[in-house]
Amino acid sequence: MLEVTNIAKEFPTRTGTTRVVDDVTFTVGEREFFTIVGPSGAGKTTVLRCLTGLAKPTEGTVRFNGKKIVGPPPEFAVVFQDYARSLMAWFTVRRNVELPLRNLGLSAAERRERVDTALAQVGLSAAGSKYPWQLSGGMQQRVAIARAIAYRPQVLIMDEPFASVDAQTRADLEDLLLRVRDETDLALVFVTHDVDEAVYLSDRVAILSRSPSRIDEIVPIDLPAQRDQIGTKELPEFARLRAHVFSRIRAMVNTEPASAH
Ligand SMILES: Nc1ncnc2c1ncn2[C@@H]1O[C@H](COP(=O)(O)OP(=O)(O)OP(=O)(O)O)[C@@H](O)[C@H]1O
Repeated sequence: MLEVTNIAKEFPTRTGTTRVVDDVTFTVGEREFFTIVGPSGAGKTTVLRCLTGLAKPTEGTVRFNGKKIVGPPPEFAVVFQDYARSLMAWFTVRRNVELPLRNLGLSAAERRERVDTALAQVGLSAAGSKYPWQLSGGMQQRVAIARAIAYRPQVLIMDEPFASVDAQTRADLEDLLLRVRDETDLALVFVTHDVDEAVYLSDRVAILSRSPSRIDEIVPIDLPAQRDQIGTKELPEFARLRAHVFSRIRAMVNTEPASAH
C-alpha cells in the first residue's frame, strides 16, 4: 500500500548540503503496524516527513496505492508527541475532533456521528464539552488520536506520540492504539525511541542506522496477534526480539566517530 523507494534527504548548510537520510526503502501493507527505531538523530522524523508529503525527498519516491506522494495525502492522518500544541486550547474536545472533518464535505449529522464514535473508541465520551487544558496529558493525547481516527484515514502516522506521558498512561495508550487498529482498517507507521514499545506494538520493526541513514534491518515481530502488557512481555520471544533490536542500536551508537556529537 505504501512504498518508500530509495529515499534520500539533504538539507542546505552554509557550506553546501548535509545528507541526513542516505537510502531508505521499505513497504507498509494494509493494516500493518510498522515501526521505525534508530539512534537519536538518525533521521526518523525526516523519513516520516517525506512519507507524509510534508518534506520532499532529495532522491527516491514515496507511493501510496501506486500514486506518487507530492503533498499530504487526504488518506493520511498524523499524530505528534506534542499534543499540547496540536490541540486548540480555546475549543472544546468535540470541536477539536470535529475540526479536520470540516474539509470533507460531510453533513453536520455525519460529523457528529464520527466525533461520537471516535470519542467512544478512545474512552472519552464523557469529556466532549471539556477544554484540552482541563485534561491530563494522556487524555489530551487520546483526543489527538480521536481527531485522527474520526477523519477515517487509511494510514495513521505517529511520531513519538507517547513520549511525554508516564509509564502507566503510556501502556494504556499503547493498548488503546492496538484496539483502535483492530476496530478499523488502519495501517500505522510509528516512530519511537522505546524498543519495548516498538516490539510490543508492531508487526515489523525497521532499524535505521545512524545518519546519513539506511535501513539496518527490518525485523518481523512474530508474536501472537493479541498482545498483552504482561503476558506478551513475559514471552521468551519478546525478550529475544527486544534484545536483538536493542543490541543493533547499541552497536551503531558505539561505532559513532569521535567527531560526531
Ligand atoms: N529542516 C532541517 N534543516 C537542516 N537540518 C535538519 C532539518 N530537519 C532535520 N535536520 C537534521 O537532520 C538530522 C535528523 O533529524 P531527525 O529529527 O529526522 O532525526 P530523528 O531520528 O527523528 O531524531 P531524534 O531521535 O532525536 O528524534 C538532525 O541532525 C537534524 O538536525
